[in-house]
Amino acid sequence: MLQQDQITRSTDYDALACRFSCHLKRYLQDKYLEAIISGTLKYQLLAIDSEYKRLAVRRQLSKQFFGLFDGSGKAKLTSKLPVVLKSPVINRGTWIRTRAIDLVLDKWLAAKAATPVQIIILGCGSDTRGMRLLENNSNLTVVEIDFEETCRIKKYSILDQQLLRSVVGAQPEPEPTTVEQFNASSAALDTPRYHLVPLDLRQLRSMTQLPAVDPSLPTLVLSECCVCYMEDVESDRVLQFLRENLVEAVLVVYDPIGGNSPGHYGEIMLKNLSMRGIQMPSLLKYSTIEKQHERLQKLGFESTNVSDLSYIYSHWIPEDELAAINRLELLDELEELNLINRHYCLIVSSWGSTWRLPLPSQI
Ligand SMILES: C[S@@+](CC[C@H](N)C(=O)[O-])C[C@H]1O[C@@H](n2cnc3c(N)ncnc32)[C@H](O)[C@@H]1O
Repeated sequence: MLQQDQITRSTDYDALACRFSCHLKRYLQDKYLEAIISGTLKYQLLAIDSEYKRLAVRRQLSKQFFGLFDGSGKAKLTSKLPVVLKSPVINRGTWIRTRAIDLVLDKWLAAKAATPVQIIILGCGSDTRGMRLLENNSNLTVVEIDFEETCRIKKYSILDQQLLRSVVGAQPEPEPTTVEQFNASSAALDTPRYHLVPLDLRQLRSMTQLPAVDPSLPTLVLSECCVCYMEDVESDRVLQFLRENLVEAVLVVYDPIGGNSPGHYGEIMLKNLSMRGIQMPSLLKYSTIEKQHERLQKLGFESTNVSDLSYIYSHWIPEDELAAINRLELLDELEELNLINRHYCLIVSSWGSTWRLPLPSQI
């Protein structure tokens, strides 16, 4: 795997650490999270073939998940160990991102409750949203896609824990014990309602690469911070491919946007990301909700809504829920939260059916 792709893959650990912090602070309830973290840490370390690299990764993961490692390198949550929590502003940002996506998915699923449906999650990483959705929607099939290495770690994390196995409907399998066995094993997992598909999305050219997907079923495609890591032509190709091949679908994309003010947020963000070797090619090109909207129109997504997360924060969340969130921890940096939220957007686009986003939108 290219080093650049390894770096892109590692962004999943940032997302996971943020969700973990939100979970511990009670912003989000996720009964699958500790199980997936435990497996992710265990198999991420098993996948590494040199002691030196393992130490480096262990150090990096320990920083994010401190308190989850015991002396043996296994991960488990013990109340005696300290855990690194994120700042209130990061927790609030992670919460609104998750809540906004959940709201759209819940509305769509409620409208489609009487019919079999599927959700395709692009760049699923270690996210457990697919599991929560499977638990609550018996008409749903979930297809998750990520790089092979990420899928392999997720697959064995699932197989390792009864809680995760049972929600996706998987049977236990013998576990690879050496790094060679582990890295040579299949990264795919297929059960009647859950499919984990190892695929570099930039290579997606034919529906035969997605045999688990039924193009005629009502489908929701979610990209939560995934397509932003691809070159524009590559992410455009992925989106257009899905637009052309799925008959009745909704696309939901959560992405950062760079903004257009001088010395703007996007430039600072790119500088911070580049210090870690992370590239985000579309950040400055599709830097506003208007540009994101225009991009999708050009790609053939006629019915598209785009809002920034600041708008969603103040227009989608009921007052009593916001009040409950405000009570979780003190947040002094309201200005900073607004600034951050204005630099993330949620795109919802539908085709092939009359379903439209039933929530207010900036565009
Ligand atoms: C920031 S993480 C987000 C993970 C998850 N969607 C979430 O929000 O928690 C980005 C994910 O996209 C995946 N990804 C990026 N480019 C990809 C590609 N070309 N093919 C498959 N997965 C990709 C990464 O491996 C990583 O798991």
